[in-house]
Amino acid sequence: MTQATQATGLIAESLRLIRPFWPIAAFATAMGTVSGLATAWLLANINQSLYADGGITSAAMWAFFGLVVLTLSGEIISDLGNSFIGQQIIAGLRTDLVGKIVAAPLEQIERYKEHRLLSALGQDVDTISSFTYSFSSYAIAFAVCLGCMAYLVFLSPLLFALAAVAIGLGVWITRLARNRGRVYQKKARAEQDTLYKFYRAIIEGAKELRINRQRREQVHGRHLVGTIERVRDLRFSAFRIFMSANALDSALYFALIGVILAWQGAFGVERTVVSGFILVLLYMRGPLNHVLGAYGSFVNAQISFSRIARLSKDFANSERYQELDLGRNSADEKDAQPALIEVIQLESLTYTFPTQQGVAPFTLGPLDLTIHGGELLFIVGENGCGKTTLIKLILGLYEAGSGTLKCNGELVEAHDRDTYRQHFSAVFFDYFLFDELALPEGAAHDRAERHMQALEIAHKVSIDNDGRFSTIDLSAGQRKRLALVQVYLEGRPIIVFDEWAAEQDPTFRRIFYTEVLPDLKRQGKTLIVISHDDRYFNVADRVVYMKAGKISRIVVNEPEERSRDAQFALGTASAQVAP
Ligand SMILES: Nc1ncnc2c1ncn2[C@@H]1O[C@H](COP(=O)(O)OP(=O)(O)OP(=O)(O)O)[C@@H](O)[C@H]1O
Repeated sequence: MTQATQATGLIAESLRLIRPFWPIAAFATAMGTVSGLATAWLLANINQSLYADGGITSAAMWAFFGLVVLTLSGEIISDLGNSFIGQQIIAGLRTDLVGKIVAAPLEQIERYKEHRLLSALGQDVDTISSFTYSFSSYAIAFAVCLGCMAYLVFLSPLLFALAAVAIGLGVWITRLARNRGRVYQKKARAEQDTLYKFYRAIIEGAKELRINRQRREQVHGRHLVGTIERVRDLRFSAFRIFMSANALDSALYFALIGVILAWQGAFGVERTVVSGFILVLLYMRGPLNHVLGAYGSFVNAQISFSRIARLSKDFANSERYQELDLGRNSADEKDAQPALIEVIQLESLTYTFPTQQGVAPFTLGPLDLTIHGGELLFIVGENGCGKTTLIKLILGLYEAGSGTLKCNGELVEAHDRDTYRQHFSAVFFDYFLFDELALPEGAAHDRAERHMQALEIAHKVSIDNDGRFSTIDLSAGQRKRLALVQVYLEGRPIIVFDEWAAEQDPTFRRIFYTEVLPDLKRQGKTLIVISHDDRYFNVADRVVYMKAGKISRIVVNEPEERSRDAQFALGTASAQVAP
């Protein structure tokens, strides 16, 4: 994006954000302008009264009070309006952005990394919002400057011509400073992302940092403090440039006042005109600085805007998320309900991760696999062979590079992928445990209690009437058991477990393979289980062996062997390779 496109985009975006509140924005701006102009008029009134023969008249006195009331009330109304709009804009931007994140393809979320998203949600939203809701104050300051300038022309066109040269020079200096300062601001904003990354590291890596002094020194001393110092230096460099420009502007301003004072005789204007002129010039300095200072926040807002625009582009998704669609209808609601799944077919499916730092990316497939409704399928293989990537493709979380995914013989396409996903419950290895249940309407929370007792966590956690867990501060194995409770209650037809049993004790591991899985299968569920527990592979109907991103073989277990083995939970079934 070029600078000019960014600038136009930022202004268009700011206007878009303000548009819903335009009556309030217009009223606040009008009141602010009235207040500013009333102040300028007040100054003229004071100046005239000071030099009036016979002292201040009662009319001038009334005008004075009237203008004071107008100035103050205009200012209060304008401030209230602007801060109301400001909060609305922040809320609007945040809502927009979280909507995009919720609907973004999983690949993009994984690629962007948490720290960059958090800094966009915090820093960039605040920067754009503060620029946008300052719009009105810039407009007010600009109007006040125009009003003051009109009064200056009225007082003395000659002196005004002189002032115009000084002000013009000031604007030019500020523009130069903006372009130079922008480079530092941009670098500082990029460093800010790194800062968030290390903030995360010191919170999530708290244990590791406490037991390893070298790592602590590396993360805290070198990376974190180093980044903090770089942000400080870059921001200060930008600030120095803006401040130098500001100081030059002020110097020009005072030089102008000095010239007028020193050569007032030579300009042939009366003393009352000179004092009025200087009074207004001094008053105008505040609004003028505000208008010129808008450049600084404009630069920052431009940087943040281009980052959010890039994020929005990368997060664009052709999938349809019903609850984010404003125009949804009940027919849409219906097709989100889990239906009977007879077969899922993967045909010549491939997926390739993006290249990272010149290293050849991992490619899954091409692979063919048919999953039948009601079967218990194990996916096994060495670390990094692609098991989790495969289930993300089966779940429709990743979009395949080539090949097709079919459900009940029908192609799963982008627009119905979200509906397709609603047929699944999944507990990933890095499962995120929410602190409340999210169940379809009518699902009974009281059943949760029964499941929690069976899974031996009822003595640790309870669920209130709103489905909220009393705590999720549990051991890794207990948290996975709570995840299983959610799976039971969701009642979806296909369940995916990614190494669920890895954190369980031997007793529970046995219970999972020999009781939980067969029980779910008896209920007609289709089960896809990633496992490294080879002593339980015989529990499956079929075992899919993977190697380096491909299916190396599929083993079918005999039903009678399975039931015998499930009963004793031991031994290796005689297996046969699928045709
Ligand atoms: N977000 C990612 N970006 C780039 N490459 C990735 C990403 N996630 C995984 N990979 C690569 O994909 C390969 C397969 O990863 P995957 O998580 O599917 O393996 P897995 O078989 O589930 O491993 P494990 O048994 O260790 O859980 C890995 O070798 C890894 O290099």
